[in-house]
Amino acid sequence: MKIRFTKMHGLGNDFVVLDAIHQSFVPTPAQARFLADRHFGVGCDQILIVEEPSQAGTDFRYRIFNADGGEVEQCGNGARCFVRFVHDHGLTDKPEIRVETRSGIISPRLEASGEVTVDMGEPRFAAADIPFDSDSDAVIQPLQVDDAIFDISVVSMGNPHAVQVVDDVGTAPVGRYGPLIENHRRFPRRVNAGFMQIVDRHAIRLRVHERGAGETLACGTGACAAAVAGIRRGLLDSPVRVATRGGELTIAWAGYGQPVLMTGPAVRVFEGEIDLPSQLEP
Ligand SMILES: N[C@@H](CCC[C@H](N)C(=O)O)C(=O)O
Repeated sequence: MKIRFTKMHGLGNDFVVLDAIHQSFVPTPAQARFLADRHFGVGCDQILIVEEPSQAGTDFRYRIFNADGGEVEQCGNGARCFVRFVHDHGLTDKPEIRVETRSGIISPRLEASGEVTVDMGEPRFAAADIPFDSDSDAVIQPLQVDDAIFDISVVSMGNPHAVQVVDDVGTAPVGRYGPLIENHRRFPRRVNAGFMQIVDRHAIRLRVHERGAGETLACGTGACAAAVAGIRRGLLDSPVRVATRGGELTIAWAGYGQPVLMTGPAVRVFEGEIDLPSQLEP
């Protein structure tokens, strides 16, 4: 089976994007892992699927698979690439679209500058919404990981995040503790683990160990979650410039009951076609 795809990235968080309107294909977990494989497949952090909408008042449906093959609720850098993709492929000429995701509707808008702003919806903080095993919804909560205790803030941007403040992201133990936090028993659906360094009240540096993908060069929902967590902790004011290893995003949040707005680039790398091996197990 031959699949047409577009390789894209948002700040180096890279994607294989598939038009499932003109080719009828949604990957099985094994096919998603194959496409994401950097040696045997195309290589990416996530696979993004463009589908017809199923709800009135929306333009498209957006599905996201992590490199490990699992389908997830939300992807911020992917949302910017999504709107670029549907424009580049003539699927719409509307600069602002309404897109269904597993976790609700988001609204990405192509700016005249070529950057994209996404209304990512309201963040949620209740432990049950993450989900996080805790009796408390406090802004800062202790999490014991091996011999260390981290002060984390949990945030749902549709997908789950645990954010901590570190002195220096360059030396933060992302590789050691990221996977342990991701798979911690108190996060029954696993979690994305963010490590943020406060630069000033409007700027942070951020690294994220992503659930199902490992550390990526940038994580859009991770940037939203970190900015919101920093504002709730009284350390940051909106808007917040988020420097990742792949480049910069701007995150704005006016406070409780308000949506998070994320602005940044979306880049098409190349178009391609790939044969999917028929023997892939489901
Ligand atoms: N890279 C993404 C997030 C992708 C999903 C995440 N790994 C999860 O499992 O929730 C982004 O830019 O937000």
